[in-house]
Amino acid sequence: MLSRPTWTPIHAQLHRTLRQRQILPKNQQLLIAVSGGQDSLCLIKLLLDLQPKWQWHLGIAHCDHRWRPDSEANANHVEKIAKNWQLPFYKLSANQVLNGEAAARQWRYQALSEIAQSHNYPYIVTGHTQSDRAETLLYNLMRGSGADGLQSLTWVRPLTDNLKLVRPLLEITRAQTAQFCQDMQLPVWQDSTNQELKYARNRIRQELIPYLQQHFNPQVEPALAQTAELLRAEVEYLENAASALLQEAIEERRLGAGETTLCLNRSLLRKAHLALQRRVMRQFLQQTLQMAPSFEQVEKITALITAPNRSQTDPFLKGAFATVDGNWISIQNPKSQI
Ligand SMILES: Nc1ncnc2c1ncn2[C@@H]1O[C@H](COP(=O)(O)OP(=O)(O)OP(=O)(O)O)[C@@H](O)[C@H]1O
Repeated sequence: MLSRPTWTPIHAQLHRTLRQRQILPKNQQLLIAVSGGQDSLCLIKLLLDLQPKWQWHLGIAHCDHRWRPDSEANANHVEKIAKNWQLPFYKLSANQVLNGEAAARQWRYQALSEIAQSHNYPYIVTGHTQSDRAETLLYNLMRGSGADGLQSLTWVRPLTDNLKLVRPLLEITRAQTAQFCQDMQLPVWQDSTNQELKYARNRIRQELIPYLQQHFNPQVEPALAQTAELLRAEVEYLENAASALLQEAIEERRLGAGETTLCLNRSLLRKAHLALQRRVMRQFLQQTLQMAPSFEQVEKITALITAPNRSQTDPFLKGAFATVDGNWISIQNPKSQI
């Protein structure tokens, strides 16, 4: 199974991407998240082949969710691959049953971060492809996401101050990783849940994308990935602008008997565009109440920017609500969490 040294157009493409984007610097310790499927096997092979040029130190991590009868065999398969390629191997197994895809994903990122931090890997690398990016965009679009959700699968996502999640295959399609694995004779583990159409993501992959390719645009995957890429820069720009405006508009004010609270300056916010007002309000709620507000909650607090004096929102969390006092919006919090 040990690789023949080859240089294919995919090697060249990845090398070019890494040079342009500088997302996986030279000499670094990279922890590759490997499920055993075609994308992550393609990823290991490519990084191993590029390693002499980049001098990375590679390791492999596998998370056993224990929600499929064959999950232990899957983990053993990945361990064997790591051994054959003489790479350090780390495994974590879930110690409780994980309910559904979202819980499994959350546990997986937690587990990968633990492995990375305890073995000094500043980078976790995953095999997400352009196809995943297109599917994520469609999935979030149908759930009513704004630009933030549509651009969500990005090249780099900071997990902590000194740990980054990097997705270097975002310009390579799943069809390409499949062909690559076949050409290189890589031992792909067939995930028994991939065929299950009950999972929304699988239905997007197996039904919706092929339909769009056949009836609308054969290049729908790169087209959607391009939309995600455009939105990524726009979201970054807007988030930075909103954060600067929040800093300007926020003030600590005395509420009477010695107590102070964080308030927002309405006349300043009134001059901003609705797009920024919404983002400022979302950031404000995230910071003051440590919550991920819904669309409705953001709409309600945004309406306070122009609402009559003494207006207030419905409660957000544990009785906390936002209210207008003259030129100021503040959070009234009976449990004083802020
Ligand atoms: N069990 C696992 N152990 C280690 N890494 C994994 C595992 N499952 C997936 N990964 C990593 O995550 C990448 C994406 O996998 P997949 O598309 O199956 O997950 P997902 O749940 O859709 O992920 P996300 O929500 O992050 O998009 C894989 O290419 C691989 O790098």
